[in-house]
Amino acid sequence: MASDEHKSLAQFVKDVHSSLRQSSSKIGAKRAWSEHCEQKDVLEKYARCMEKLATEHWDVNSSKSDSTAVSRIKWTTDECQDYFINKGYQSCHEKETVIAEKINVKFDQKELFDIPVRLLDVGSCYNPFKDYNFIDVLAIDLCPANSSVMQCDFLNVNIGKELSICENKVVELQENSYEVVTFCFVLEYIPTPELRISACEKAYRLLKPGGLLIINTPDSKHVGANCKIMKCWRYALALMGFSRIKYEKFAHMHCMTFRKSLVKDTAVRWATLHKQEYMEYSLHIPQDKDFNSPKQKTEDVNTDKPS
Ligand SMILES: C[S@@+](CC[C@H](N)C(=O)[O-])C[C@H]1O[C@@H](n2cnc3c(N)ncnc32)[C@H](O)[C@@H]1O
Repeated sequence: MASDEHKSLAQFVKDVHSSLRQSSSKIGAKRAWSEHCEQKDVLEKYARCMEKLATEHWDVNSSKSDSTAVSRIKWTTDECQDYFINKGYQSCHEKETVIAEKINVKFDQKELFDIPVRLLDVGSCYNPFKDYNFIDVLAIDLCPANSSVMQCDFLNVNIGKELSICENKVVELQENSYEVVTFCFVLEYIPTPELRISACEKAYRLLKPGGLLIINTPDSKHVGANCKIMKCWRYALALMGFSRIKYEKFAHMHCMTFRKSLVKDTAVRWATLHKQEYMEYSLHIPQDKDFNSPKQKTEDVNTDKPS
């Protein structure tokens, strides 16, 4: 059972997301986002609430011996360990080679990774990945909760040849330079499907070939409830050049790992083969007002996790 404090922190977080979505539909996403970024008091309160919620409630709940709750941070780091340290990328490479042969594409690209792996934690808040020695994290957030996180609006940051940080603010992120980009409970903060697509396209540019985009998104409904949305995500990300290599639904979240294919066409092939009428190049979440999947209408989800 969630405590009163747990519920009120989660409610504040959900209210911020929901009011941003509402103002985006009223005044347009661009203006709503820039006005939101000016609300320093709201952003700072959000950072404090989020850190408390994550460290004093979720982490404590998931560490109890009888708990079925899964930690989004542990799930993500386990994925990195399997793929980079235990060389899971080799079997992905082999599968990609088979697909490339089927579509008559020749490639000689290889995965060239560094250990510790460079992980860009987008929307980090308080830097939950800082204690893993096989990970070299760059934690960024609109409003950092502490000084180990760099200030950065990922939707508007420049991507170029070099990483440039000035007085704890990111000026430019370096393209093609990360083994991992994580969106850990971040995409539902971003108010429109178009801006979510743009965030994933940026992640694509920042990743090395074969690198991982790891997405965790909250949802307390059963696995079937929003499965069409998740299939649409897979479709949209495949068109971008990402192959989904892992998907798990837990009681309160979806966890997904996408690999930036060495050759974009091998990922696009999945989208071409699996296209359904309801799929489009878009990243909806159930809470989007205009979202109406063919056979289901979805409402706000999650009573105890941010939406
Ligand atoms: C629900 S919190 C998740 C925090 C952390 N990733 C976790 O899992 O505990 C979402 C975070 O994303 C950040 N965020 C949202 N949009 C962002 C953007 N465009 N650039 C950087 N950070 C962003 C927010 O400031 C907030 O700290």
